[in-house]
Amino acid sequence: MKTLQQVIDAIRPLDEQAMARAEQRLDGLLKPPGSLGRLETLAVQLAGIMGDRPLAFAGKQMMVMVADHGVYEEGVAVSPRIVTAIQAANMVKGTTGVCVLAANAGAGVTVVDMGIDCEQPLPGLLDRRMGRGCGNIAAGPAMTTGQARVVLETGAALVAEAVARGTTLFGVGELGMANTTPAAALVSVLTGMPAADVVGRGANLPLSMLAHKIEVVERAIAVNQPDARDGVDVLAKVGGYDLGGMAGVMLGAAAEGVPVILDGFLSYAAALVACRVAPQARPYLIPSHLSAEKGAKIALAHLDLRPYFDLEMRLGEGSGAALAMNLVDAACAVYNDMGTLAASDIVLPSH
Ligand SMILES: O=C(O)c1ccc[n+]([C@@H]2O[C@H](COP(=O)([O-])O)[C@@H](O)[C@H]2O)c1
Ligand SMILES: Cc1cc2nc[nH]c2cc1C
Repeated sequence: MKTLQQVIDAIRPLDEQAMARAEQRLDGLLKPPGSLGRLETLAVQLAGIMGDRPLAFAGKQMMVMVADHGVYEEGVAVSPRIVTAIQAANMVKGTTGVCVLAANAGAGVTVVDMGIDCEQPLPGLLDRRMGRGCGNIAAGPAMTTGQARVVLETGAALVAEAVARGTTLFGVGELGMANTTPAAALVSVLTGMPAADVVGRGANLPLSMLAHKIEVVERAIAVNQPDARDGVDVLAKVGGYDLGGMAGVMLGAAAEGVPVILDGFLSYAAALVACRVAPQARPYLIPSHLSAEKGAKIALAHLDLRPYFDLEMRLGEGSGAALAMNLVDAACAVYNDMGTLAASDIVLPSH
C-alpha cells in the first residue's frame, strides 16, 4: 500500500496538449462549434485525464464506502442505526438504488466495510474495518490522525487494485446513518461557512430537530478545534471512516490518472478533504448532480464544480455518480462517433 505522501506525489497535471487536440476535434464535428455545450467540456476534461489513451470507459466501478458514526447517539438522524448494516447487505444482493443505476450504466459495485457497527464482517463486503463506527465528534475526535491517514491510504489502495484489474472510470458512494452530520462539520470547517448554512435534513430529519443538529455540529467543531489548513486533521477530528474512504478513492484515482465521479453531499465533503490534502487532485473530479441537501451549493462553489444535473436527489449511496456514468458514455460517443464538418463539405465562419 502506498503511503499518503506517495499517493499525493503521484498526481500529475492534466495533459494540456491532449485537451487542445480534443477541443480542435470537437470543433470539427458535424455541428456548430460549441453547440453540445458542457458535453464538450466534459469530453475535453476526460481527454486531459486520459492523455494518449482512447476516450472510452469499458471498466466502470462504483466504490461504496460504508461506516457507522458515533455522533448518531446525539439524536441527529431518524433512520434506525441498523439500516447501515441492512442496506450494506442489500448492496451485495444488488437491490439498492445505486446497484440498479450502476447496472443500468454497465458499472460494477464494490461495497467496502470501512467500519460498520456489527459483530462480524458482512459477507460480500470488502473488509477494511477501522472499528465499529468512529468516535462521537460532539464529544471528541472521530479517529486519530494516524487512522485518518490509513483511511485515506485504504481508499487509494482500493483504486490502485481496481485499476490493475482494468477499471478506468470510478464513481464514489457511501452509506452511513447520521453521516450528513460529520459531512456538514467538514464542509463548515473547510469552507469557513457557519454550521447553520450547511446543515440540512439528511434522510428526512424533521424540521423541528434541525436546530439541534446545527448545535451538535457547532459543538463538534468547538470541542475538536480542527486545523482547517490540514485536511488530515479535519478528517480525523470531525469526519468519519466512510467519508475518509471516499476522499481516499478520489486521491487514488488522481494518482492513477483516471476520472472519478462525485455523488451528493457526502462526496462534496470528502472532495473538500481530498482537495485540502492535495489540491492537484481537483482536475480529476467530475461532478454529477446537485444534491438537495442544504449545504450542497456552498460545498460545490468552494470546489469550483458545477453539477451536470439537478433531479432533487438525496439518496446518496453513489446513485448520482452511477447515473452520470451514462453522461460520460454520451460525451465519449459524441467525441468518437460523430461525423465531421469537413466530410460533409460544410464550411463555417471561425468563432
Ligand atoms: O447524497 C446526498 O446528498 C444525501 C443526502 C442526505 C442523505 N443521504 C443518505 O442518507 C444517510 C445519511 O442521512 P442522515 O440523516 O442519517 O445523516 C446516508 O446513508 C446517505 O447515503 C445522502
Ligand atoms: C432505506 C434507506 C436507504 C438509504 N441509502 C442511503 N441512506 C439510506 C437511508 C435509508 C433509511
